[in-house]
Amino acid sequence: MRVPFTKMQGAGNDFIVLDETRQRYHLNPAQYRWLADRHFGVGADQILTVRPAPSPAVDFEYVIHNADGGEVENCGNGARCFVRYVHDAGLTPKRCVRVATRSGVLTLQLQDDGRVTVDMGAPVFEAERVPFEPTGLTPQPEGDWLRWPLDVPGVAAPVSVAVLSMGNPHAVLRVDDVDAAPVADWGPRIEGHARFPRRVNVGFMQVLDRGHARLRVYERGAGETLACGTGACAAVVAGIRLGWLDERVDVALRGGVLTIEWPGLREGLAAHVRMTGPAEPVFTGVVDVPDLH
Ligand SMILES: N[C@@H](CCC[C@H](N)C(=O)O)C(=O)O
Repeated sequence: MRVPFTKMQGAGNDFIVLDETRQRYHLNPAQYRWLADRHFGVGADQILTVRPAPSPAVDFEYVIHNADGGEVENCGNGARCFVRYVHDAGLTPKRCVRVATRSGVLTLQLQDDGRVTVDMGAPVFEAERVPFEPTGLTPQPEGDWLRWPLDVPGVAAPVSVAVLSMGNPHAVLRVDDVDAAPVADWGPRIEGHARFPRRVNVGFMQVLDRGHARLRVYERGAGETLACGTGACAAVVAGIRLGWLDERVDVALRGGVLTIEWPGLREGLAAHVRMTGPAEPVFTGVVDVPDLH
């Protein structure tokens, strides 16, 4: 099947964008995996699909598949690329669009300088909604919140994690030096840890000062990426609640900088997280997707 696509990237997190507003391709997980494969397909961390609005309250549906072919609830860098795509492709004249995702509605605002600000909604802290299974663990109080001591198979001492959802699940670890962090080793061990029934994205954050952090993320279903938007939001929200960060933070990821804002300690924990960062087209093409099962 011949499928037109646009390759995009947001802070180095790269995407294949498919337009299904007029025609559905009905790709299966094996075909999404093939598209994302960097050797046999096009190559991407995630595949983003634009579909018609499921209700008059939104402009489009925004569907996300990880490189492993699984559909997921949310993708922050993808959301910025999504609004840039629908605007540049002439699918809407609007610079502010509302999209339905599997985890709720996001509002995306294209700025005059080409960057995009996303209202990422409210973080979720209830363990069962992340989902995370803390039974039998003793929480470690810190700031106005807590971390959990996680026994990770193959790691000598318990690893202290903050656990929350940005529509998708995140575990955040604080490290002294993000360059030396054991991302490739601990990342997959924590991603598939039994206490996370839907697996988890794993962030390794180095706090530089109260307004600056460095972050690497081992993403569920994609491995380490150059940036993770929901991961940056989760890390900053965790850092604010744990008393390490102020409410506006520049997060340096390997592929670029994202600005994250969360007034949750002033306005209440249901305050929305705002993320601002780049969204760039790379190239367009047409690919013959094989018939895989
Ligand atoms: N790259 C994304 C997150 C994509 C989904 C994630 N891997 C998951 O499985 O939840 C971002 O920028 O947020």
